[in-house]
Amino acid sequence: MTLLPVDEALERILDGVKALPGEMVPIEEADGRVLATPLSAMRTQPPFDASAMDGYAVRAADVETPREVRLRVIGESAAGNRFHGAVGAGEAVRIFTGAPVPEGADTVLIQENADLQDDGSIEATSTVASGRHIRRAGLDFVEGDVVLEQGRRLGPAGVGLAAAAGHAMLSVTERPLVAIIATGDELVRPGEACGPDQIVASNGFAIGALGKSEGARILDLGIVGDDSAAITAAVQRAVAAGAHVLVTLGGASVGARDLVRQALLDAGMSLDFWKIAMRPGKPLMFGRLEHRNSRNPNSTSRPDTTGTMRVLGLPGNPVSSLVCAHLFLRPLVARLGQRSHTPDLRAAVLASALRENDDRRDYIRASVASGPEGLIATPFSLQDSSMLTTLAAANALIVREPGAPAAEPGSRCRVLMLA
Ligand SMILES: Nc1nc2c(c(=O)[nH]1)N[C@H]1C(S)=C(S)[C@@H](COP(=O)(O)OP(=O)(O)OC[C@H]3O[C@@H](n4cnc5c(N)ncnc54)[C@H](O)[C@@H]3O)O[C@H]1N2
Ligand code: MOO
Repeated sequence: MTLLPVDEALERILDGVKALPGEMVPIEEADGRVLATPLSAMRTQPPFDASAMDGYAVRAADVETPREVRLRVIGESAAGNRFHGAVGAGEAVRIFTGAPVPEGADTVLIQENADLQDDGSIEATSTVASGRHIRRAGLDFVEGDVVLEQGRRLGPAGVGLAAAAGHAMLSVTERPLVAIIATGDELVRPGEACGPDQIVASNGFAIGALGKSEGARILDLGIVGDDSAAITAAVQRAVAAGAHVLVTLGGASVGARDLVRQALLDAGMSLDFWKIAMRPGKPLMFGRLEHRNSRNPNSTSRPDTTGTMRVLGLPGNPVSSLVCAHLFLRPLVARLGQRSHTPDLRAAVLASALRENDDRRDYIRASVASGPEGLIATPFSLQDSSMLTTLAAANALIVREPGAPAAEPGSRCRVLMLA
């Protein structure tokens, strides 16, 4: 059987995905959100010529001969309380950082360069050029400037800038809702008593973390056993919640207990593909479930906006699961959130030999470091797809095309950096 190539699988997953609409959120909740529209400044910053230092607003011409003139201090300009008046020849105004520079003054003499006299006047101990220590009005931005582009994910600096630009509410894209169902009789939650044949379910946490880092909300539907009815019930909960994406974990392969695909088909999913040409992650499944067909009429959740829930059936093996999520879930969540995800692919040279590849594109856990002539990729010797220790130790995956010939140390390769 010819397996579907990875790039084609991604195209099919992203095909027809529409970005979710925007919603307004208060600035306090904007961290991590994606701007749905360009953000224009509602004000100018600074709104006036402002002093950048504590000192005296003076005329540069008055301090050309340090120590020879005394300037009369005629008032004070503080941040929030400007000096109402003008600085004339031979005059100075005490000024503080952030305060408006009074009319007539064209520079700021920092206080370290001013000797305060007993009579309250000052003597300059240094010259100062016209315009020094003054932040001109609009230095940062001017009212109407687009200060942040549409599609920008807000971090601390972006949130600060949006606030400075006067926005109390921001138009951001709705966060995609990703529902996650772990399947398998062997699974227990971390911290729960683990029977002799059981293991801890870890994939949901890893996939949830990845989804969140890409801006998704996560609906953790927990663990369901290898039981068709239970799987179907969990799928219906995802539908009722209006999830944009459903991720199932495990039960994707060919075993008699791999029931997930059939349960999804029974729930109305149209299967797009199952099994792709990659390692790890061959049993990846993708389909679509229309909300309107299966929506629970009693649901109080908000209506789904796309009409379609995309279903990603990830393999159970933890490394397969997370590598597939990197390759397919991240771009899907990004696209729903009005952004594009560009994989960080780089050129490197191999530190050790690799065998020839078969018909699946290989993603080999590796550590990548910079060397004298660029990046050096060291593949780990153990690549079993159950081993999370090696995935956690890897900062990159070496990408090998199907049919790639054996490679010697020093030969070129491509690496996908793991952020
Ligand atoms: N005869 C064949 N057997 C298998 C094939 C095949 O082509 N023919 N493919 C193998 C490949 S490749 C993979 S990958 C796995 C994937 O199988 P499933 O998706 O059905 O996964 P499970 O059998 O449910 O579990 C596999 C493994 O992962 C553990 N697991 C499952 N869920 C979790 C979880 N949430 N957290 C942590 N670990 C989990 C599970 O206990 C198993 O050990 O199939 C191969 N078999
Ligand atoms: O694809 Mo499986 O993910 O090789 O272990």
